[in-house]
Amino acid sequence: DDQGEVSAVPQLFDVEYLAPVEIGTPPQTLNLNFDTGSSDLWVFSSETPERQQGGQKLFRIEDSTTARRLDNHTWTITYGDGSRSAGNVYTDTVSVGGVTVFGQAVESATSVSASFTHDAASSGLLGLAFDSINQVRPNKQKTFISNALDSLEYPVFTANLKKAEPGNYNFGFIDPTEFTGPLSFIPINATSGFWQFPASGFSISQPGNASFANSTAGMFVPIAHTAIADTGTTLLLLPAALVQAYYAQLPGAKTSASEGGWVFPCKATPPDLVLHIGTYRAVIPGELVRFAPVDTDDFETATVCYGGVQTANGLPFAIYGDVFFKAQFTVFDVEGERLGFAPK
Ligand SMILES: CN(C)c1ccc(C(=O)NN)cc1
Repeated sequence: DDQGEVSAVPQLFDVEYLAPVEIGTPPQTLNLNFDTGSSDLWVFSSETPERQQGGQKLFRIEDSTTARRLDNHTWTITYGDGSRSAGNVYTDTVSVGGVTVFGQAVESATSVSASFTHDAASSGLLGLAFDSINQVRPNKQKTFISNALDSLEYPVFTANLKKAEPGNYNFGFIDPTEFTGPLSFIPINATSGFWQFPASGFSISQPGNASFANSTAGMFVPIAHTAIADTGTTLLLLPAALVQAYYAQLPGAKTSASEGGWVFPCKATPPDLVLHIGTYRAVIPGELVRFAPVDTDDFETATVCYGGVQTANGLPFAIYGDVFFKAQFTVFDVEGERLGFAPK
């Protein structure tokens, strides 16, 4: 009964988290973006055109004695931000934190869009959403977690991301030292292929300040929305009405066309955002909302900061990305089709 743990290392300004994955024989270790918002394991490889490479470590297919071409299969994927990749399919041995899958579909990129080329640290993605949205054709392939499930002690994996320091993903077990208080479980709707769940709205809590009925400080604002849990998205993307009501409580907050979203004075301390998910109250500390400096390279000198909460413009659902997972320990219960949350 297997279990494994891998470190999740934040890239600059926590824009993404990379974890080591061993592929092939002898094992080649590549740092991949673990992505609960997609279901393809794809890598920069010896088949990726040099002009589309940006310094990434490559999976050298010809160096793996256990790599087998999956004949007449290809893949192509477009992510929510419009970035794309596509290529050929192999099967090979893949290990994550000591959990090994034989015959895992490893998707080799023969084409990637600019945003992947310019992401030098990431050698690809490891999808952790449901098999139904895998993009290999003519026959869909299974994700690493789907293939590993029967060998795991418990059919779960957990995300424990942190601000500006390594966190971790665990496979097959729940580590009680990684969170405080009881876990709160909610059912997810997997028919979309995502880790999708309903949220009922938000309230604001100013630690220490009494919450006054006539302001939204402390009052519940019922803006119900459907959300997906997506470790491959950097920020917390919420309905525009909710985002407006939240930033209305932050003096100087405004939308900036040039910065492409909500910004506010770095000297301001954003209020904590409390997201209501069933009976669970997910507290997002204001310091996580102060996401990145805009006018300089560090928080100490910057005057304008970019918000970790932005609008999920035009998307059919809200996206609870890494800003959420920095505040909440999360259990992805694959068999139970549930998500478990706890403070940490
Ligand atoms: C361009 N890159 C690195 C991306 C990585 C992940 C995603 C995504 O939507 N994951 N759910 C988009 C883009």
